[in-house]
Amino acid sequence: MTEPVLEIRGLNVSLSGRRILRDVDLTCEKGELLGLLGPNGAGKTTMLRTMMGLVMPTAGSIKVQGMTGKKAADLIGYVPQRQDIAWEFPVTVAQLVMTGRGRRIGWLRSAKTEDWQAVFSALEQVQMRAYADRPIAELSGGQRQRILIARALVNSPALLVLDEPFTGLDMPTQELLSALFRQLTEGGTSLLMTTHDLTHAMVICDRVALLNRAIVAEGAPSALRDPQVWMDTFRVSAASPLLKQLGI
Ligand SMILES: Nc1ncnc2c1ncn2[C@@H]1O[C@H](COP(=O)(O)OP(=O)(O)OP(=O)(O)O)[C@@H](O)[C@H]1O
Repeated sequence: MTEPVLEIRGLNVSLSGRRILRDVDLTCEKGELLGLLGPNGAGKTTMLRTMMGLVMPTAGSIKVQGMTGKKAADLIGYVPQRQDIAWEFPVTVAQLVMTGRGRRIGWLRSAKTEDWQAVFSALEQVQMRAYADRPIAELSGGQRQRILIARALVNSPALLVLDEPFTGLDMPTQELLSALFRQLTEGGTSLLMTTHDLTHAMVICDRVALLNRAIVAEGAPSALRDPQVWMDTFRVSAASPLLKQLGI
């Protein structure tokens, strides 16, 4: 079998002396769409931040295409939650997407033709090329999500990591994004996304992992039919609407 694109082994993370992630093992294969599901405070964002090298683990390893540390983080395209961006900032769509080239451009040189080509090609991928010169403040929620994805795609990452990409988007926009995700996985990019939209995740993901500080269960959506694992992860009772919503 080929090596997974993402391989997390025995990951432990503590923040301010509190243990947040416990012995997490997780893999993502090439071209796979993996959903990371869990309740508020489960440690999903902490896990993504650790993958990006923003948080240091107390134990364990994270490999991306066999690389560790900064080299691993450089292979990841990170799409933060939309609320984490200052959308009133006076920059255009193309300028925002260019900030994704930051690491490659460095502080000492300005953007070259190849950088702009990467920006326009990423905008093309998310069908936002026509908006390149618009101020980011004028965009709708769905358009904002797409340009954040374009910004993460400018370095052709092996793994795209998305924090809550569907939150606050209407159904047609969610469908458009889902089609984009499928197009990316078919092109060989691996995707890891967190979401609170469980039914949607169960429809579009190839595999899901249920996290509550530790991995409670993982597998193909069709294999996760045991109500107990959902009750344990989300700390709900057997009568919870969550189980009904999932059709379990
Ligand atoms: N800098 C920090 N110092 C201490 N504790 C923190 C810090 N950041 C997050 N935490 C705690 O870590 C836990 C996990 O938070 P995290 O944001 O990773 O969860 P999450 O699964 O992404 O939640 P949500 O679904 O609400 O976004 C929470 O209990 C949170 O309070």
